Amino acid sequence: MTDLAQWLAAETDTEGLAGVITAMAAAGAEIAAVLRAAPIAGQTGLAGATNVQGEAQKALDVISNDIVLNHLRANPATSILVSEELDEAVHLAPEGSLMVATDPLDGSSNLDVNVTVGTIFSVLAASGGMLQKGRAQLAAGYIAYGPATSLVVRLTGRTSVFCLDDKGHWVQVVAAAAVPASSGEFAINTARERFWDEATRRYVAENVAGETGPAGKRYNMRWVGSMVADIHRILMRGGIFLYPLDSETLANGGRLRLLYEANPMAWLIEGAGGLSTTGHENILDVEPTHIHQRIPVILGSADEVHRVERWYRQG
Ligand SMILES: O=P(O)(O)OC[C@H]1O[C@](O)(COP(=O)(O)O)[C@@H](O)[C@@H]1O
Ligand SMILES: [Mg+2]
Ligand SMILES: [Mg+2]
Repeated sequence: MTDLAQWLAAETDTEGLAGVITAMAAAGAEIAAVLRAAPIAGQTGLAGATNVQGEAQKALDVISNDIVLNHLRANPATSILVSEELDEAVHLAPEGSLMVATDPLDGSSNLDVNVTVGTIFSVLAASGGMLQKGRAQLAAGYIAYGPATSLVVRLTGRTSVFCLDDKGHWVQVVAAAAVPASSGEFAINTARERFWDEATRRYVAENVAGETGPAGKRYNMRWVGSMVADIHRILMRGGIFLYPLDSETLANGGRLRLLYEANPMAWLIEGAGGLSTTGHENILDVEPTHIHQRIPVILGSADEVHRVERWYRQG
């Protein structure tokens, strides 16, 4: 069985890059252990909560951020860290050549109900500055904390899936994930329908119409509310995820963040044969203007993404 170290040795001869991914995997294993015990430690609530001993608790978003920061701090290749939990970028090893952007805990509103959450990361050359297109990523990945702890990672080749065993080793379970081109599942928060644009309305209406509608087949809708969990399902069996620009998120440019949510997920989905778009252009071609920039996100099975894009082209 291939483990993470063997896979990294075959994928890259850049020691720093392998080191950063190893550090993120170690951070993920540590966060998984914290999450497993979090309800007992009273850590699933908001910052400012207390545990059963009456001690002040830090929210798991902050704890996860600290864990990622500590692992990257111990890694000589990381010179810059951008995190959802930190207003400003943190400068780490001055000699390091890599930048990491992370959402240390994605889907944290699902923590109190014991539903899958995750850690997302993107790796770029620090020399390119903090605002680089997703296309420039050297690697991206996420860790999904579900019934199993999964690490999904891609350098520039194919997207691969690892599983954390009971000895703390990452064992490869899928060498090259493949998102089927067509699918009968879509994921969108339908409670936001009144804010949707025309393209989103039309695409979803076609799906809901099922086999007698223009799509000519039956669809199912799934929405976990943790991007990592929704994308993991799509990576493993196909489907489409939509968090489009809508009238409520218009002023902010969207809901999800470009550097540490949209770009790494688009990179992973593309490495498995899927596609991503804002509705108007490939997410990976968007020039960032701010480290915490938000962006519309539509990604998954190619045929589905093409059908949404067609509605956007028709205005
Ligand atoms: O509340 P909504 O509209 O269902 O949005 C859910 C989305 O928001 C997020 O929770 C945002 O991520 P964070 O939890 O990291 O802030 C995504 O994981 C998820 O896809
Ligand atoms: Mg998130
Ligand atoms: Mg988060």
